[in-house]
Amino acid sequence: MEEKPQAEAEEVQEEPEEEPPVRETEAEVEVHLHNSDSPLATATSFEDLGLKEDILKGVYGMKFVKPSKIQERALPLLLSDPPTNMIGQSQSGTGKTAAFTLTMLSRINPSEDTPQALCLAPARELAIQIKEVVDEMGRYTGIRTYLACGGEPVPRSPVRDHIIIGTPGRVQDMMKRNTLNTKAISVFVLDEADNMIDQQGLGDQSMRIRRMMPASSQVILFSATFPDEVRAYAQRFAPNSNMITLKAEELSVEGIKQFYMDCRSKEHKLEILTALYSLLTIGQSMIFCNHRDTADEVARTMTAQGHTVVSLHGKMEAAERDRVLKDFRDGKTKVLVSTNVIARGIDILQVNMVVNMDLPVDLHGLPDPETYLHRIGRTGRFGRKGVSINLVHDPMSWKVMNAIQDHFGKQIIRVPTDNYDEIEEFLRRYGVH
Ligand SMILES: Nc1ncnc2c1ncn2[C@@H]1O[C@H](COP(=O)(O)OP(=O)(O)OP(=O)(O)O)[C@@H](O)[C@H]1O
Repeated sequence: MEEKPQAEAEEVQEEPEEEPPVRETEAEVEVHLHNSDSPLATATSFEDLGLKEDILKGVYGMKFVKPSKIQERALPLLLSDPPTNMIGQSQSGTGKTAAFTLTMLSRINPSEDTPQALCLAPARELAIQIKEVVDEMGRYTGIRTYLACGGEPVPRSPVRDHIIIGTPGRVQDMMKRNTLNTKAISVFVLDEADNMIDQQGLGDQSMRIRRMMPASSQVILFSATFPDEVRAYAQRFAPNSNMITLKAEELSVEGIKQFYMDCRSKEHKLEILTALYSLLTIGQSMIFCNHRDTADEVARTMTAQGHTVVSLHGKMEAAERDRVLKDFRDGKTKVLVSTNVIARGIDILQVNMVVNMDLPVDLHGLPDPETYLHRIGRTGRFGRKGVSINLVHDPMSWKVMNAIQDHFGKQIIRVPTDNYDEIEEFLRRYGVH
């Protein structure tokens, strides 16, 4: 029986930075748009979507050429008046952030110095990333953003920035202290919405914040996953929504090849990880564990072998978390070991391998296909190639993997554990080596 995920509270490993930064290669950034069924292929242009000039300038400044399918489908619905709520689903890495960002930017009046849009995310790292996207896309608009997360300075007076991006704890706190005035909020976005409204998790907090939104505000829920049990609740949270949804079988991203390796024991899994690391010459990889202790052990063992590996957990100090993720984004570290804290939303294009050291389970120890999909979705972003490798070693991990495979109807292919040449060949074939 798997243990419940524990609270996380340990120091991150300090790493000697003896290895050169890794860069994306041409092969990795090649985007596959040939297939018109692809969630990235569209016939529309950003101009067709009726975006304002200053916003378009920001979009093109980010080198976006055409909208992705979710952007093409969702934006006309999101931008039409009177505003209508939206429940939007599309595969990981297909541009949901831009869809809700463009909506927020379009609905702000920059000459009014008061919050007019609120965006919530489940983790600090994701809130920071969203803020960076909004700032970049909105750089010609005069719209200001504010980060409302634990670890940031507590505001003493009401915030006057236009878009608030944060996590539920701090946002609720600011509402209580009257430093976040919600009267003029016209757009309320929940990114990773199934996670945000989940009654076992952040649901209560999100609902309390929801109640503070003006009745006229537009509620936007986005995620790659909306499991059946939260769909009905999502419709109550965002009533009369336009809905863009997908079936479980449509959720797997083409560019992510899924594998498993049949390991003998936990120790063998660690050995395999180290071997994979040595074979990984291009790009970066993320290793997911279910427990903080395992993440620590993995980082410790690999560090002791001279590899540049860092770990990130939910209970680390904010500044430390920021530093670890920044170093990874900048390519100063090649492998990031983590728990589910960064399983969702994090967008680092050069990640081309995700390893599930443990198969994801929920709080009851049952297979968690949604978390699996989000974890492997850290690679294969916007048409890039990536591989995910599941390390299975006992009947429980087998059971969990098979349940996940059945859920998505997508085969997970076996890779030998005893033949490194063959593993290398696999990785090469899928653009990782
Ligand atoms: N129209 C576009 N043209 C080119 N690149 C784009 C476009 N839209 C988004 N991207 C890029 O695609 C990547 C993935 O986008 P984003 O992070 O919004 O995915 P997502 O759908 O929110 O994924 P997840 O479900 O994992 O959160 C980002 O690097 C983003 O800059």
